[in-house]
Amino acid sequence: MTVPTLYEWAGGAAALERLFTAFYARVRDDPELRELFRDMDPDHPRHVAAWLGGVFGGPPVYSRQRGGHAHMVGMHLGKAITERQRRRWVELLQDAADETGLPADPEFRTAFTGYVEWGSRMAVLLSQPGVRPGPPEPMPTWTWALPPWQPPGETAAE
Ligand code: HEM
Repeated sequence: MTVPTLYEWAGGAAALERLFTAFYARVRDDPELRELFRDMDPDHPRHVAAWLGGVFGGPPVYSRQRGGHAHMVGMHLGKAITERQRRRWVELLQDAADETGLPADPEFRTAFTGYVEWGSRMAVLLSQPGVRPGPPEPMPTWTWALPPWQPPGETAAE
């Protein structure tokens, strides 16, 4: 079996845009997060969907059209994100994943949650006072922690 990318498994660009549209609607109304996102660009959900699409093995839209890793880093600098805000951000994203019907199989959600945990902790570190942008880095890439489930008898080992 050819292993699909996380981007393909998630449902491509349309699914990721649905996810982040629902997510940032929740963020905008959330007492813990709304102040931090007060100046959010109306296209923010689309930009973050493009970011995640690239990280999950989809087309490199964010790196080609939105400044790639350096631009993402710059958007977090100086924001002083707290651990409490990070936790809330992660919780609302998980809620939005369920609401928009992102695949709920254990293998996909393990990979998805792993990235969200790592990325949100990176955002907190980058956002602390005095942190300056480091040397240019490529976009991160993320893949399955466990291969997608296959019916017994169809694995290479059989
Ligand atoms: C996996 C974790 C995360 C990813 C992938 C991510 C991704 C991004 C990206 C790509 C941008 C720039 C979008 C653009 O090009 O305009 C951005 C901006 C931003 N992020 Fe994150 N982020 C993450 C975690 C967080 C967390 C945990 C917080 C705070 C709780 C946060 C707060 C913000 C804010 C306030 C902006 C600027 C929004 C604006 O004013 O337009 N991010 N993020």
